[in-house]
Amino acid sequence: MAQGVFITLEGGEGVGKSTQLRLLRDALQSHGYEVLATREPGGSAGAEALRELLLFGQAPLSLRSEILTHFAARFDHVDQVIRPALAQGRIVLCDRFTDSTMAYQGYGRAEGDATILKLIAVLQAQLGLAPDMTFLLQAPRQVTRQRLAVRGAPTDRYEQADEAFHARIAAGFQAIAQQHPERVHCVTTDHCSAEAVTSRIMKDILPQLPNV
Ligand SMILES: Nc1ncnc2c1ncn2[C@@H]1O[C@H](COP(=O)(O)OP(=O)(O)O)[C@@H](O)[C@H]1O
Ligand SMILES: Cc1cn([C@H]2C[C@H](O)[C@@H](COP(=O)(O)OP(=O)(O)O)O2)c(=O)[nH]c1=O
Repeated sequence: MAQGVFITLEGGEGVGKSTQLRLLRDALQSHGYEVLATREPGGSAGAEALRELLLFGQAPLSLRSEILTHFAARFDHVDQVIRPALAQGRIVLCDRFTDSTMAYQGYGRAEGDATILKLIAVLQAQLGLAPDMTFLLQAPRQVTRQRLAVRGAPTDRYEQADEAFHARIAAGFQAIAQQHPERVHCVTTDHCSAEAVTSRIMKDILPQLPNV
């Protein structure tokens, strides 16, 4: 059986990643593909336990500990869920992956410190798995803030961070997109419906998939 296809959705909070995860899963299934939709941090039992610690734990983690904990969750998710699904030929759609660690911890918290970016790059290489395609969803911060206020989700450690942190994350994602133009597709999600965003993304995905 052919190896599956690994697709990630990236971007700041409220850009529409979880909405697109659901809509893309449904669209791909309607074309006859077997899809696994998953998310990070989390996606396996062990990684979901680490998600609670990362997002809602009371004790502040040092930067390197935070990075290693995101990767501890990610290794479990990759080993126990993503790699087996790809081996079965499924399309894996994942809400956030290593680019989020680069953007949030590398460019956000570490402000682009070269030693920290290197640490993340080394861990990333050790995973032995990179996305085939990444969709970087983008919308102005004032739009996403308004969406999050309407969504009313409980605010986690990162959503509570200050505006300068969120600006560094947005710039970090932009830098990642420029470094990997063959993998990262930038998609704006303001001024168009979620369904229109899905159609736009499907136009990029479908030509890359094997026939069913
Ligand atoms: N294209 C869009 N236009 C308007 N609102 C949207 C769009 N996509 C998502 N939303 C809404 O914005 C909010 C945040 O979307 P969500 O998918 O949860 O974002 P994320 O997973 O990136 O944090 C939700 O209330 C969702 O319904
Ligand atoms: C995967 C990952 C997520 N994060 C952060 C980004 C989000 O604020 C949070 C995940 O929260 P989540 O609620 O899943 O995302 P969103 O708010 O976009 O709907 O974890 C990192 O800081 N580093 C990482 O490597």
